[in-house]
Amino acid sequence: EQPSAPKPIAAPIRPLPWGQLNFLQTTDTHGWLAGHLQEPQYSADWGDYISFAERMREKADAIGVDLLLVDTGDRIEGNGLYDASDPKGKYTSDIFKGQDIDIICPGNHELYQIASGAREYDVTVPNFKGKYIASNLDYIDPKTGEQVPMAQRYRKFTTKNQGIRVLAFGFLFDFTGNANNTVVQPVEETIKEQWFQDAIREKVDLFVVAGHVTLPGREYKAIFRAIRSQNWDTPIQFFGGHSHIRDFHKYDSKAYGLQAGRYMETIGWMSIEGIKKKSGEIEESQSSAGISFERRYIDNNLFGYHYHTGLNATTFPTDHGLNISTSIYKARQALDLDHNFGCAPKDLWMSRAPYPSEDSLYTWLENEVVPDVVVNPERKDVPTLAITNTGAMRFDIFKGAFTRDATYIISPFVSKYRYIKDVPYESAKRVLTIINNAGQVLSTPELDFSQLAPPEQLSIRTSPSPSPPSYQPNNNNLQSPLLSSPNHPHLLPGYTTKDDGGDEGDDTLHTPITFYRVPNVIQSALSLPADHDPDVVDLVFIDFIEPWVLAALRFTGQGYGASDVAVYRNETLTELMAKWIMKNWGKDC
Ligand SMILES: Nc1ccn([C@@H]2O[C@H](COP(=O)(O)O)[C@@H](O)[C@H]2O)c(=O)n1
Repeated sequence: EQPSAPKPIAAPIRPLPWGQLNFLQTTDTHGWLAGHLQEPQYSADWGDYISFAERMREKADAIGVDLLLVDTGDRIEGNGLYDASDPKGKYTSDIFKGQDIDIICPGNHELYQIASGAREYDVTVPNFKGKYIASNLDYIDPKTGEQVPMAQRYRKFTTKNQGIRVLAFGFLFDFTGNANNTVVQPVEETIKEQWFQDAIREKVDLFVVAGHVTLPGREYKAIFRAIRSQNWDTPIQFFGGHSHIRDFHKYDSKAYGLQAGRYMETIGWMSIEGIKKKSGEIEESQSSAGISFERRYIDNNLFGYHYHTGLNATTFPTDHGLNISTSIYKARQALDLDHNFGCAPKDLWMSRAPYPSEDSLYTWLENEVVPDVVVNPERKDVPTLAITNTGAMRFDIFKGAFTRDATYIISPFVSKYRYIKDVPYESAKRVLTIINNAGQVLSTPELDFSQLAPPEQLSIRTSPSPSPPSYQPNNNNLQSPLLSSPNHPHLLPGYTTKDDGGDEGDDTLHTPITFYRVPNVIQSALSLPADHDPDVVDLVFIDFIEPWVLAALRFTGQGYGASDVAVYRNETLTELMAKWIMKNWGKDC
């Protein structure tokens, strides 16, 4: 772990069920390779995870079973370790490749920017040669203009100890927001292609479908149906991502999916027992009756890693893992990620506090930050409605030092504010309501209104606590999240996952955390006359939501297009937020 990481706190813990074939999964790590430096339960870093995987592989070899590692994308954007360097990802690619991953695929974040799509093709795919799978993603080679597969379409291999024949795919959901140097083919089209049809006719003991796809999503339903149409009985293990939740999903009695949360909070554990090795004609009689699938969500901290390996602080770390932890430390130092911009006077929550409320991050953004720093000085007296999507904010702010790292953790995007001037107020004022409420009516696969909120809002199945959690006052100068609950002093608040396997998936027992829904977008009204409605306003919005704003305006009868949109501010939301914090929060925490 990193030297400044808080020490994990002992908590009641469930052991990992082992099977013939076992998996460790990461997803949506978003650059959090240093682990969580304010939350003890997620304080292990990527170097610790490397030690953990190496120790667990030793254990698997000792008992003659197999262990495979899977990563299902969104490795970038969301933490200073990735976002603060120039170029972005200068340090994280080498750190990430320290882990020996067997099946790895792209997420949508790898594709938002030209540079990150290129880095994927030029760096990550070669780093994981033979392991990186891109079943429905192509790259446009800038030198030739040629459209080529980002990586191999599938991978077929036999496991080391059990000799299980595996055929693995690597999919991305039907994403449409990618830059123009990549091409995402809809899953429903891809599965009609000959290579896929041939692959699902291969005689294997297990199909693994890794993907940056939500487990209950339509894409996985289509893949499940396609595989089952040729294999009535072959076990299928899905690994999902994108919605940032812990999830376990049953497709049928021999097909399950696991999703390992987000931000290096969770390492997913999956074990399968009872896989029958098929050989040609006797396949039917050796059907996989009696097969079982079990899962655990491992809290990413050293207390759990020691417990699950049966090792201790001396025997657990490997030299390789320790070297990677040192590389992370050096990169954080080089990027000055602990630089303090100001001290947050209290915790501000994305979904642990209701919106609007004084503890809501969105209320703070809407009422304090946007009116102060987003306004264009040349148009400061013009009546203005400024709209920001809630998904632009990615994490809570904890009371205490707000660092350079935190600016990227809160909002990593390079999005800037744009505007349309002289929009009739009667139309402009309806945009917020339309985007928040008419999404179901206006949504199309290309313009899905639910994409505007944070991914966790897509599908939440953890149980909300009956009353808001309480927390200890912060007495030091570090940002401090929830530390304990008065009703269960020995348990920390954290994940209490309910999934298709029941409520015993989390390895560590926690008290639940409240979860409140948030709208797709929030709005700040600026310089509106006190006594009457204006005729027209500047309609300001963050660039990511431009297509949705134009669609909402069309719904009100206003046919604006991209040519009506102009730059409003040159800084990113991240830079504007940091500026507000430097101005308004003292440095003495
Ligand atoms: N410029 C951007 C890009 C993305 N978002 C938000 O992030 C969501 C995607 O997050 P995942 O981690 O699930 O891929 C997207 O739906 C937007 O809400 C943004 O606000 N600005």
